[in-house]
Amino acid sequence: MTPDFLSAIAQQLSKQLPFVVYRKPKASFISAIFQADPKLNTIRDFSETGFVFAPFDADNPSYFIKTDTILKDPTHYETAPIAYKKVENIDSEDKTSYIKLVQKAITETNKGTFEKVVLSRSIVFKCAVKPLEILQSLIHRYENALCYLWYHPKVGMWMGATPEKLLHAEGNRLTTMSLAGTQKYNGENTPTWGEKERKEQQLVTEYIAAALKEQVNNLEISETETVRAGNLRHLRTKLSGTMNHNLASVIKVLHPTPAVCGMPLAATKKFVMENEGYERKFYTGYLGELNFKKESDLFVNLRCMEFSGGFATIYVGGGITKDSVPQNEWEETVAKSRTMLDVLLN
Ligand SMILES: C=C(O[C@H]1C=CC=C(C(=O)O)[C@@H]1O)C(=O)O
Repeated sequence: MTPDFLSAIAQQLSKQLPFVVYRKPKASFISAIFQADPKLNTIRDFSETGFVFAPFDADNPSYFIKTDTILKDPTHYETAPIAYKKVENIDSEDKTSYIKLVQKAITETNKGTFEKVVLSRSIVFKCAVKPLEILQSLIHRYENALCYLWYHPKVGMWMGATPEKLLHAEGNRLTTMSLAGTQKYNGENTPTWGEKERKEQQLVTEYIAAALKEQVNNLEISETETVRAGNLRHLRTKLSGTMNHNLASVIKVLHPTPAVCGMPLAATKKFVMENEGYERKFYTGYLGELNFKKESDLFVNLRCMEFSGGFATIYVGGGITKDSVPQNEWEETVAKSRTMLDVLLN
C-alpha cells in the first residue's frame, strides 16, 4: 500500500470513523471505503448502496458502510510480509470441549435430528500488531481470497481472508458457490477426497440448488473442482442462473447455507446457538459490495478474526456428519486457524 493510501486509512481510524479496506480475489488493486459520519446504518431491504457486514444470525441487524469516499491503491505484491513468530495455542481444554461438542453433534445426526451441522470455536490471542500491517500480510499471502479490514466505532474491528463467495449479482445474472470439504494443501496436484468430504459438499450443492429453484431461471451447476485456500483445499461447485426475484429474496435463501450452519436449517441453527457456548457474531455472516452500479459481490465471513482491547479472537469451524471423526474435526479447525495465525505476531 502506498504511504498516501495508508495515511488516509490511519486518519480515518484516528477520527474513529467507519471504514473498510479490502482486496478482492486476484484483484490488482485495494479499495478503501470511508464513511463521513459515525452513524450505524442498518440494512432494510437490500436496495441500499454500501459495504454490507452481516452477522451469522439473520435475526440480528446487518450493517453497511456508506460510500462517501472510495479510494483505490495498486496491490504491491512485492510488499514484504511482516516477520512473524508462530503462536501456539493448542489448549487442551479447548480440545476436550470441542471434541465433546462434535460427539454430541454426531449423536444427533445418528438420531436423525439433522444430517449435517457446522460447528465452530473461537481462539483468543494477545495481539500487539497494528491491524493494517496484518492486512498487508494477508493480501500478500492469500491471492485467491477476499482480504479485508472492517471497522465501525459502534461495532468493532474485524479482519479476514475468506475463500467463499456468497453471491455475485450483476443485473439479474446470479452466480454462487457450494464450498465445503477440507484437506491440508501439501503441494500434490491431484488430491484424493474421502467419502465424508464428498458427501458433505454434495449436500451443500443440493441445498443451494433447491433453495434457488424458486429464485432463478435456467439454473446451471458446474462440475465439482478442488480449490486452494492458503494451506488448505476445498471442494467447490459453482451455481448460476437468471434471478426472477429481487436480491433480498435471494440472500434470504442463501444465508446461511449448510457450508456454515447445517441441514435442516432450523434444527441446526438451534443446535449451534444452544451448544457452541459462544456467540459467532459476524463469523459465518457475510460481507461485501452491495449495489455498486447494479453489481453486488458478497463473501461469506470465514477465516476471520475480531480485534478488541489488545486481543485478537480467531473463529474456525467445520462440517460435522455421521461419518465425522472427532479428532480429525479438531485438527481441521487447528489447520483452519493457521490462515490467520500465520500472519499474527506474538
Ligand atoms: C466453517 C468454515 O469453513 C467452511 C467452508 C469450507 C469448508 C468447510 C468444511 O470443510 O467444513 C466449512 O463448511 C470455517 O472455515 O470456519
